[in-house]
Amino acid sequence: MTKIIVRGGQRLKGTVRVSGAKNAVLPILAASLLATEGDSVICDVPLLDDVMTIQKVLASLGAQLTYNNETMRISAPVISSYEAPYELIRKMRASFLVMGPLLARVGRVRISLPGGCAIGTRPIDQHLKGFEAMGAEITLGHGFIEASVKTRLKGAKIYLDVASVGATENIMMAAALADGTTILENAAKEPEIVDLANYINAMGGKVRGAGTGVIRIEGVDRMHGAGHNVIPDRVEAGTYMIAAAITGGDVFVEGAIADHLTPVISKLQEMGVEITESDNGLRVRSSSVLKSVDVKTLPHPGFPTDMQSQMMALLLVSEGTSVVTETVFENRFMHVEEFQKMNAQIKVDGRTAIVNGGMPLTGAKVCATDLRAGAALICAALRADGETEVTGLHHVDRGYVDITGKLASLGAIIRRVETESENAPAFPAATSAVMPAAATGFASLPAREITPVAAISAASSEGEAAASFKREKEIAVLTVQPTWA
Ligand SMILES: CC(=O)N[C@H]1[C@@H](OP(=O)(O)OP(=O)(O)OC[C@H]2O[C@@H](n3ccc(=O)[nH]c3=O)[C@H](O)[C@@H]2O)O[C@H](CO)[C@@H](O)[C@@H]1O
Ligand SMILES: C=C(OP(=O)(O)O)C(=O)O
Repeated sequence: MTKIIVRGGQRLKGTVRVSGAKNAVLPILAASLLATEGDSVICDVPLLDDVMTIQKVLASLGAQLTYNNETMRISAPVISSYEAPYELIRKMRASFLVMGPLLARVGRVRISLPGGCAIGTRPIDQHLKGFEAMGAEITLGHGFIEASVKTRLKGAKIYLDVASVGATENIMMAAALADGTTILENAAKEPEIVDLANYINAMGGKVRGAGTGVIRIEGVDRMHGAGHNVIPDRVEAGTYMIAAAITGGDVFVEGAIADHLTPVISKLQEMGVEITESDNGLRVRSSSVLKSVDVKTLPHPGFPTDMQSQMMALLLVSEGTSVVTETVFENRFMHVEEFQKMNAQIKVDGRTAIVNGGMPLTGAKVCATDLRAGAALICAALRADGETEVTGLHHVDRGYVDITGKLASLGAIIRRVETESENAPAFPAATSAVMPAAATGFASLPAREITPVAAISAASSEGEAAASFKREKEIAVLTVQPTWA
């Protein structure tokens, strides 16, 4: 079992660099399938489990990919399969984003219903409605979707019933190679949509209006590979802003873009956190007692649902009562029960949580119920009295690059520990090896940049083994065992 152990009470100080955005890079990598010629070179690609998963999905469809030093090079001159493997698609929501590019490129796709964080039912009806409007025939059965189009997708006027991020991205990618113009109304406006549109345009596509509620996509006949820098991760940035505020710290969040974080900045300022904007990031300082505020999640430019649990951690230590309303997903309060183990006073009623702030948090054994819940528990642990153990880290590894290392560099007392699984079923003995970091398959990275996720992924790609990893100075200790799933 892997856990993060945090001893609370340290004021965070220093600079933390934000990695490329998970929710931007995943659709961008899927969009690479649209190019029939030339390589795409995508920079600032974060080393995350979700990136490894989409890399495997794309490789299974025939794309060639190499990853080195946060740069992914991709070419897909030939698509050799239209079937996205079930075991990869079920791992995360964003893998469903290959549906649009496959329909546009080869006119056929077979894909399972997607996985992702368990935060609500998460239907895909708006994606399918868009593809049908463009002429795709779709059948559903046994958890799989099959779709095909006779000749080529046709541009259409599509109104989304909900401003879905994923549906906007999937439809935008499909429409990029369609015959004619698509007008997408009630489109999502998130910064990740704009980043995807910029990449599609660099590939020779014609997308206008991304970032507004109406996107116009003129289909083109062919697209080519292109270079692109992924935007910084606004949710990761926001998480470190909360970590700074909750510890009464002084942290420069390098790479954070203020325009992408307006609702988070504004709520933090209302609470009494000082935020100073500069060319390349945001300085976050907090020294006084914070005031409670009410928070309601909404699609962009409203307060992001992906910051709701981290914000709740901060509200726990502020004076007064706050009302948190989750309007985007119907079941995104699973972290409340975990916070309660840390002495938090929260009452949930449907989509509303009443947070009684100001009670001292105490260390406890807690479990990340989803990706952002994991980050929120770590934030709370930074402030709590005593030690907190956070498990369920497979969620956190989907979306945070080396969260332990980044927080430790700011002065947090935090470590990641790999132990034998408490409930591991019988399987052949694990093999353990101690080797120079370079021998783990990450020769191009200095040892300090090798993350557990990277090492595990390297080991896993060698015959689907499960692996755990410990870094000690320039030495990597890698434990590899056959998977039993
Ligand atoms: C990989 C990625 O980018 N994930 C983000 C993306 O998820 P994702 O793209 O899945 O989120 P959506 O914007 O699609 O979902 C928003 C709401 O629309 C509903 N809906 C969605 C699609 C559909 O066909 N029908 C439908 O009813 C969902 O159930 C949800 O209630 O946006 C969410 C909302 O900002 C973020 O929390 C996720 O981190
Ligand atoms: C909900 C999230 O991710 P996903 O949509 O991939 O489950 C998230 O990034 O917080």
